[in-house]
Amino acid sequence: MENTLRIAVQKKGRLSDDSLKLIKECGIKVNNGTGKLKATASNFPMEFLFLRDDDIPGYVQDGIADIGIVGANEAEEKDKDVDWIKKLGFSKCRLSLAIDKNEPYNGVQDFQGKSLATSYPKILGDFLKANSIDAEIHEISGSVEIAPSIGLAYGICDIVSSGSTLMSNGLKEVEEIYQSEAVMLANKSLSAEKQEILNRLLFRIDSVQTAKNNKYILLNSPNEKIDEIISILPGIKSPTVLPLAMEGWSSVHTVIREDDFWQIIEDLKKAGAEGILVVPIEKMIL
Ligand SMILES: Nc1ncnc2c1ncn2[C@@H]1O[C@H](COP(=O)(O)OP(=O)(O)OP(=O)(O)O)[C@@H](O)[C@H]1O
Ligand SMILES: O=P(O)(O)OC[C@H]1O[C@H](OP(=O)(O)OP(=O)(O)O)[C@H](O)[C@@H]1O
Ligand SMILES: [Mg+2]
Repeated sequence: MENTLRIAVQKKGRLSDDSLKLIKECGIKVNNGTGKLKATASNFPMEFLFLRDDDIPGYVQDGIADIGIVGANEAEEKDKDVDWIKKLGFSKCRLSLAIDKNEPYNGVQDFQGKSLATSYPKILGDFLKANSIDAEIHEISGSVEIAPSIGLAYGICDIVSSGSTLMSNGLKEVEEIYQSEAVMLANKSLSAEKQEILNRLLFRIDSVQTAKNNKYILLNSPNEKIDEIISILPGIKSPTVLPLAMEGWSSVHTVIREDDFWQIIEDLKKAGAEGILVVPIEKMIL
């Protein structure tokens, strides 16, 4: 359908909830009954396919889906001819090499001539080649962390987030080889109509992401401290200053970046700010 953008999302797994949450935050309502693998949106020209994540890059390349959400690790591994259009900021993890926690480790050369189990033979192969290591790659589709303890391989290359799966399987992380987060992929030859719908979707995603990275801040300040307080606030524009009912005091409002947040609050308190309120922003359009 030319006037509908078809998006592939993971049916069930680590990406599913956050992918659908992002769609919802963009104001798009998905009409899906439980167990259905296809759905439409009631208020946006989009159709949803719920798939295994491994299949999504290929479906996007072949135009079965126009766009798709997968982990960058999966997109890199599948190496399909698609456009990477946006990092989405969730499902952050890394691909790492790990070995038995009791084995000594002196550097990547220790893998020379060894065997490694992984579900990511391409990414691992590229890493080994870049480091001139000749090692045997055992491709397995899951439960990779078990491989060293059952004698299948000397080490593994798998997804790590908190590290608790490695720890509970007696392994230690020795090399981080790829950093991942959810990404949006797009087919390389979208029609003008589909590109237009995608642009509308990306505009909404941008405003959701910008809002998440910023906070609205309100505080009270004695009038003689206002200049100092404003100099601490790196707002998107100049802050709003409103007189309070109490003589000699004003209320200052602005937007600050989440990253700078705690440092700024400490500086504001030192400068004499009182009654500081920090409020989440739902959407932000610059
Ligand atoms: N522990 C984790 N923390 C953060 N992100 C993760 C974690 N594990 C996996 N991911 C990310 O989520 C993606 C999907 O992981 P998941 O475990 O759901 O995949 P899967 O088992 O291959 O699912 P499917 O059944 O769809 O094939 C991974 O490719 C990775 O990008
Ligand atoms: O470092 P950690 O926080 O322990 O996360 C890493 C684990 O998370 C993923 O598995 P998941 O829990 O999704 O189960 P799966 O084996 O069914 O994919 C991944 O395959 C690792 O095994
Ligand atoms: Mg999978």
